[in-house]
Amino acid sequence: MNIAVIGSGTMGNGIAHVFAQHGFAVALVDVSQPALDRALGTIAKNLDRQVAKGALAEADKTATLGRIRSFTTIAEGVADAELVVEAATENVDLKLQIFRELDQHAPAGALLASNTSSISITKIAAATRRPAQVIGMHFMNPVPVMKLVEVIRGYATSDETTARIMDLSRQLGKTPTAVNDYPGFVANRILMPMINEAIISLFEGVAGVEEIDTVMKLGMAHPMGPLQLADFIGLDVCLAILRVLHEGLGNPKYAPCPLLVNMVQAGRLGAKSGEGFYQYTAGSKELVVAPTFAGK
Ligand SMILES: CC(=O)CC(=O)SCCNC(=O)CCNC(=O)[C@H](O)C(C)(C)COP(=O)(O)OP(=O)(O)OC[C@H]1O[C@@H](n2cnc3c(N)ncnc32)[C@H](O)[C@@H]1OP(=O)(O)O
Ligand SMILES: NC(=O)C1=CN([C@@H]2O[C@H](COP(=O)(O)OP(=O)(O)OC[C@H]3O[C@@H](n4cnc5c(N)ncnc54)[C@H](OP(=O)(O)O)[C@@H]3O)[C@@H](O)[C@H]2O)C=CC1
Repeated sequence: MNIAVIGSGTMGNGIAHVFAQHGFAVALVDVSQPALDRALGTIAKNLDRQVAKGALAEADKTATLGRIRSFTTIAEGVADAELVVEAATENVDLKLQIFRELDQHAPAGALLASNTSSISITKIAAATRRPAQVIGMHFMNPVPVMKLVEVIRGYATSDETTARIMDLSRQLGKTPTAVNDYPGFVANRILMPMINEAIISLFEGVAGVEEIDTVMKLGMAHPMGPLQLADFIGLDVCLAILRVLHEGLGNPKYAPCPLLVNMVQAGRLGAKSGEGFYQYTAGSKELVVAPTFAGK
């Protein structure tokens, strides 16, 4: 089965990795060749990690990489796709434009899935002439490790489309869970208020970065504290999700903390930009407290 993945950032490279590792032919599409080259480098590094752990044979790594082709245009990338998974930037206008293009260039029978964290699948589907074939296929980060796929049924998504995506998720070794289409779905409706509250706690001087993360790691057995997790997800992605929740649910409790807004405006996006609540240098993590609030 031919899969096309649109966007080769944090999530797109993981989604391509997992499909290719399970024997699917993958066309990976991004707007620039350097972005694609970086993504292929990341996939190779993550496969090496699996080889080093004895979870994957060297020959399987080579075969996995051999199943991924890269493209800089949607028209070329989706020409023979049976399923497209869109994992481009979390921006509604961008996604609507991409889905119009996908509808134009992908074969008529192809399913169109979005990995969006929060944006309405119903709205995305309405930009196409095949809304019954449009669905949310929400992988978790890091994709090769996390077991969940949140499957989001839009207003017009057919039972057949849902069944096929649930089945495909199982073929990837994941556990699919079907939910309905409301802002943030289930995962981020619950996760993002916790992350936002952690940022508000820092903003108000309740505690420092390390203290907040330590409380949640050791007190609640979370693998990462909420501030480290925000850096890992990307602060821009967290802000975009909170804005969808705030606008879509109309409740002030979802209003993003001003510190998060400031950090994104300053280009401090977390691990991917080298600095967020922590500083990142080639694999190590160093604490950076937002200068505005140091000493509070
Ligand atoms: C925003 C959204 O819309 C939705 C989301 O995705 S929200 C984010 C959801 N994700 C989370 O909550 C992740 C929370 N963090 C964790 O689970 C863990 O910290 C983690 C799995 C990321 C890392 O775990 P860790 O124990 O600190 O590090 P580490 O020992 O290096 O990794 C654990 C395992 O994952 C593997 N791994 C980690 N990152 C990997 C990657 N990118 N690719 C492949 N394997 C990876 C490691 O090789 C290791 O494998 P083994 O268990 O076989 O040894
Ligand atoms: N980060 C996370 O933990 C999770 C994110 N998601 C969701 O996954 C999606 C992707 O997020 P994430 O990977 O973090 O984001 P990233 O910013 O890491 O990657 C997005 C990629 O999409 C590219 N892109 C932008 N426009 C286009 C286009 N028109 N065609 C093809 N590629 C394009 C970007 O290129 P450029 O940089 O050049 O703009 C970038 O490489 C979002 O919808 C997000 O909400 C879902 C689960 C978890």
